[in-house]
Amino acid sequence: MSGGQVSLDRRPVLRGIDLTVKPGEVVAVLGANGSGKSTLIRALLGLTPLSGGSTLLYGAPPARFREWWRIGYVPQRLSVGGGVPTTIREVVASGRIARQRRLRPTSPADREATERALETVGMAHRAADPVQALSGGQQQRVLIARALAGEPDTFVMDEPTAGVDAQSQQLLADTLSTLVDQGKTVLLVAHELGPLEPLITRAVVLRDGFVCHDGPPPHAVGAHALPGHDHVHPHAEEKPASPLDWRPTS
Ligand SMILES: Nc1ncnc2c1ncn2[C@@H]1O[C@H](COP(=O)(O)OP(=O)(O)OP(=O)(O)O)[C@@H](O)[C@H]1O
Repeated sequence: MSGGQVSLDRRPVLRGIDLTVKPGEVVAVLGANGSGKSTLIRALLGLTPLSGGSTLLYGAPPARFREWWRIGYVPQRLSVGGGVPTTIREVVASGRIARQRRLRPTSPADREATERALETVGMAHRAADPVQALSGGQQQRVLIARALAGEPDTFVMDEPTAGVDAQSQQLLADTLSTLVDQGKTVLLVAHELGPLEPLITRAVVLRDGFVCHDGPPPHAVGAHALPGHDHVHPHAEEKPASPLDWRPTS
């Protein structure tokens, strides 16, 4: 076994993962409860330390990665600390931080990107409201808007459809479809793909910390498995750095 490994509480949770996400891919990480999906994406981003293997972000190990604006991470839930009320606009505007120079005031570009992101997720009219009282679907929209505001190249989303109403799921699908058309890269964890299904170009299925399928999404196996269906990247010869690259060290 070689590849990325993670142990939590001395228990192996990921047992050897070799995974490279290429620019423009829309990858769904699928698998049963506890199969290691969230741990995988957290480890890919360097948020959970590896006990074996290594992970690269646009060619750099997480500790040396400086271009965090290139990655928009959408966690499962908004964690709102303490009793200080935070407005929806403030949370969305925080998505610009990785793009801002230290101690520089907010620029018109920051404000425009924030407002655009609020519009995209249909929360502009609520922008001044506190985030504390939002439903699951509304929280998800705010988190997606925060990632959109940063105008990243790659979106990494942890269960963006879980516990979210059908309307918010459709909005997410429409938003992702626009991003995909712009050539953005997407890696998302899902239990059920729902309206996202047609957008997915590749499925990585985990079972007990192993990858048991890596290829066309399950529904498309027939068509995509045909010879001649190979995806050819127009700039393949340029070998662009992969957004998320998990290679074993040995
Ligand atoms: N902080 C932690 N400490 C110890 N064990 C953990 C920790 N976080 C997760 N685990 C365990 O690691 C395994 C994988 O968890 P993970 O959350 O990555 O799975 P998942 O596939 O995302 O599951 P779900 O679909 O339920 O979110 C589970 O058995 C879980 O109990």
